[in-house]
Amino acid sequence: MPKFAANISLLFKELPFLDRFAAAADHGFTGVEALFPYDDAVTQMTRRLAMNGLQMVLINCPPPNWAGGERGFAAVPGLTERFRHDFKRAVRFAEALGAQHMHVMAGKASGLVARTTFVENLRWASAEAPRMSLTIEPLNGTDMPGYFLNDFDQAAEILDEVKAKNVNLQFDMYHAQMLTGDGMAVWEAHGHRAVHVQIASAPGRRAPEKGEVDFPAFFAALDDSGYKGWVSAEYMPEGDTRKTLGWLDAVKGS
Ligand SMILES: O=C(O)[C@@H](O)C(=O)CO
Ligand SMILES: [Mg+2]
Repeated sequence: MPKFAANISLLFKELPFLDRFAAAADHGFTGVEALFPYDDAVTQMTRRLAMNGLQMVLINCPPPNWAGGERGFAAVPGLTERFRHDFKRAVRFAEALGAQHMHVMAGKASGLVARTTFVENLRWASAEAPRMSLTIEPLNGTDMPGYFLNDFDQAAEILDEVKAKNVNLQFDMYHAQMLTGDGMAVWEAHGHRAVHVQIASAPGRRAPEKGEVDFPAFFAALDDSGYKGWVSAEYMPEGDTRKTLGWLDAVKGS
């Protein structure tokens, strides 16, 4: 059985942010991740992690100055200085939280210059933070129009070119299914590159129990593949999160 984390930017939103740590632990998660937790004090968060025996699994880079901002800059030509500045601050933040991974967001861009910019920035980031596990995540264009990294084959080529041990794939089954209509096939092709996995039903981005993906089969495939990383629930609960966790009880009970 995979180890499950809760994305507390999306789950338990009915609670104040700092109370979501305890809610995640109370409902069977052993890790949490957050998209952009930069508005809360690190000491408050580390306290909640310790109090609830939780691992901080992942945060996204950038911001700090996220509010209203773009989804990253790593592939945006002309914004390399901005990316590097934000990256350094984000690494300090991630390290203070004990985050296992940091997702380096590409941003909105296209074309060859963007690709070169992304590769160069990832190589730089890998050397700048050699102890931090960095991820890149293809996002589907319906949810994230114009986002540079929007294809798993493209991500694989980029990872091969960056060729850094600490830069790997973040595999979100929701995006894989939305992009291709066959997320399982994408996992079979690219799962060996994944150091972090996220789940949600597709379409709809709800709890992983309805929709097109057979999640029990996917969890079995994760186990069979020897995947040892986290599986993070990154979905938009319909109403009270606690009422959407039947899928987790089912996995734990099986
Ligand atoms: O799937 C997603 O949207 C996230 O994992 C993310 O990092 C982009 O906001
Ligand atoms: Mg995701």
